[in-house]
Amino acid sequence: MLEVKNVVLGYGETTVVHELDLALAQGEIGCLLGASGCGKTTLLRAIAGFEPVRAGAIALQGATVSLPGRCLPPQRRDIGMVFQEHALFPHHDVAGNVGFGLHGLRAAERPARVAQMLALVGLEGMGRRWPHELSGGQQQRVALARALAPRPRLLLMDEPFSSLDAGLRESIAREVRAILKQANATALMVTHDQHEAFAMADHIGVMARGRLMQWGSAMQVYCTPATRDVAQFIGDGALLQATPHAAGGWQTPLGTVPASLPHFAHAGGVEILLRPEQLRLGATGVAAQVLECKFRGSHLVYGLQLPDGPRLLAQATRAQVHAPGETVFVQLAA
Ligand SMILES: Nc1ncnc2c1ncn2[C@@H]1O[C@H](COP(=O)(O)OP(=O)(O)OP(=O)(O)O)[C@@H](O)[C@H]1O
Repeated sequence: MLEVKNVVLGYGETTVVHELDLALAQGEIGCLLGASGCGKTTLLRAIAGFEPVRAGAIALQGATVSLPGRCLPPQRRDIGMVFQEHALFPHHDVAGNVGFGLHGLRAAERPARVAQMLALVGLEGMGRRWPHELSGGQQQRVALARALAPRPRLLLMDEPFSSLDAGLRESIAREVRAILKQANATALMVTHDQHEAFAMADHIGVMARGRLMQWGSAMQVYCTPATRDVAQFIGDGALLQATPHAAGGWQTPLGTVPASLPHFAHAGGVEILLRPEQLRLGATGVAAQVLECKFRGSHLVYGLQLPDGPRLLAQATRAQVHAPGETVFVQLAA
């Protein structure tokens, strides 16, 4: 449904996106994650037809829509869009908003399509309400209904939930995923929030400095990050210096760890990624000093310092209470 092939994008003298490839099949949902300024919105704008490509190509359903020097205009791409702000027309009621893009339908068919879309997003019977009478989450669902109503080939969403509070975002993301799956819609979303991406995506794309570092499932980007950038951006954890161990695996300040752990080579050797849940506090292990304790509700996460300098994050139960400055013992979980 969507193919981005070797695309280069930029403004003026600056290249912002470098040789980027990704693809979505019909009905798949992709999420782009990455630090501010890494080029996510620029890529979305290029797919929508608002930015020309400097190299490479973008294709929708096998037909090329962007090439250097050629750009099918946005209104001819058959793409739906949902953005963070100003999503709804304040002077149209909910039904007016949802029906806005239905020029292709005969007038008599529009109310049925609007009602169908409102039912899809769980807002049956709310067509006569005004946008200002809706909660933030309801407004986003109306924006989604409006974008999906004309049955676009592709839905693009740029931080659609960022105006909602953090607690609500993950549940709305899960709900929107269910709506998109029911409509068999193909969608690409930009977000800052990895939990939102975990809840939403079939494929997560992690971008850094204008490059796509990895394109994989939530499990893949968390458990087998392709690069150091991905390891640092997704989830918590620490990178620990290591050397190859004679008997296999890696020698680290915490002892020998399995060769299968994610590791990243650099000029001075290798760094091993250790997630907080891979470590535990106990009566034995390597002595470490508590730097801080983060309360996570169901458990605690300690920031620890090893004697010769490296820092770690270790998960503990709520019963394992230690103050900053205390010495604890840390070891690899089984
Ligand atoms: N219209 C523009 N003219 C010049 N430079 C721009 C323009 N729009 C964006 N940029 C630059 O391009 C780079 C990528 O911007 P982009 O908005 O794509 O990043 P982003 O990953 O979406 O960031 P954020 O997460 O903060 O929205 C940034 O360095 C930005 O300053």
